[in-house]
Amino acid sequence: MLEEPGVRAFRLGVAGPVGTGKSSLIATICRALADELRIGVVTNDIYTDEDARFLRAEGVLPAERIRSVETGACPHTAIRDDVTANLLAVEDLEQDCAPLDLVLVESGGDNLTATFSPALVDAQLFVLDVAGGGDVARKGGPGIARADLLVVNKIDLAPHVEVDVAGMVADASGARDGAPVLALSKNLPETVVELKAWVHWLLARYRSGEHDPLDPGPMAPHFHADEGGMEVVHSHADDGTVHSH
Ligand SMILES: Nc1nc2c(ncn2[C@@H]2O[C@H](COP(=O)(O)OP(=O)(O)OP(=O)(O)O)[C@@H](O)[C@H]2O)c(=O)[nH]1
Repeated sequence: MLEEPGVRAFRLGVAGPVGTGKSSLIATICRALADELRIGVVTNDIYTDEDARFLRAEGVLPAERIRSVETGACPHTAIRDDVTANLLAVEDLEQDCAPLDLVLVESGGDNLTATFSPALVDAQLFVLDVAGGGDVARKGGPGIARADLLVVNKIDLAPHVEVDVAGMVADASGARDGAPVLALSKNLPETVVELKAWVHWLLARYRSGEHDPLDPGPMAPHFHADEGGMEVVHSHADDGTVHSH
């Protein structure tokens, strides 16, 4: 019963490179929707529970509704390859704080290749920021190309880093075959209103059974520095198996 779509909370993943504003975006969603939806959060950090402590300190939700997973490894490991720890954290949260409408899962900051498994989240947004450079959206990757929503964040900083927001959004739209792109700043209320409307739209689709979780696809082949001291390039298949090259 808990797993039936439309019955359990909608699970929304937030991924993107380090420092693009994932925790701040989650705090923004919680502030904007706290009076309308019952929200919980699970954060992922490699070595700490820093992001969970940030959100508790911000006071955006009751502390018991903010949980953390310490991944101990690359963030993509815990959000895509083996989602067990996150799934347990989400299910514990949903059970302890029932009923919840929305559970936000924050990935640890990774690179352009990390995406969530559809086994963990129902939808995902990928966060870039203008401070990372106006050309980042052209660099592609599964999150940029196929996340349910691509956020171009911190647009209030654009004049200071000489980035043309309209151009960056156009590049992003081009990389996504017209799938939605949102120019956002936590400091610009009109953009927060758009983010809030998108969350409501998606939640309504989920509850009416119209929403199909989409897999943005696996990350590109890569290696982990500590793999037996050797740079073994591998890719992660959809079934979780790892293929060495
Ligand atoms: N000017 C401006 N700064 C922002 C905005 N959103 C986030 N920031 C700042 O960007 C910095 C990083 O934000 P975080 O929310 O911690 O980013 P993160 O992606 O969660 O970081 P990691 O978890 O370390 O990957 C902080 O100093 C935020 O205050 C924004 O819309 N405008």
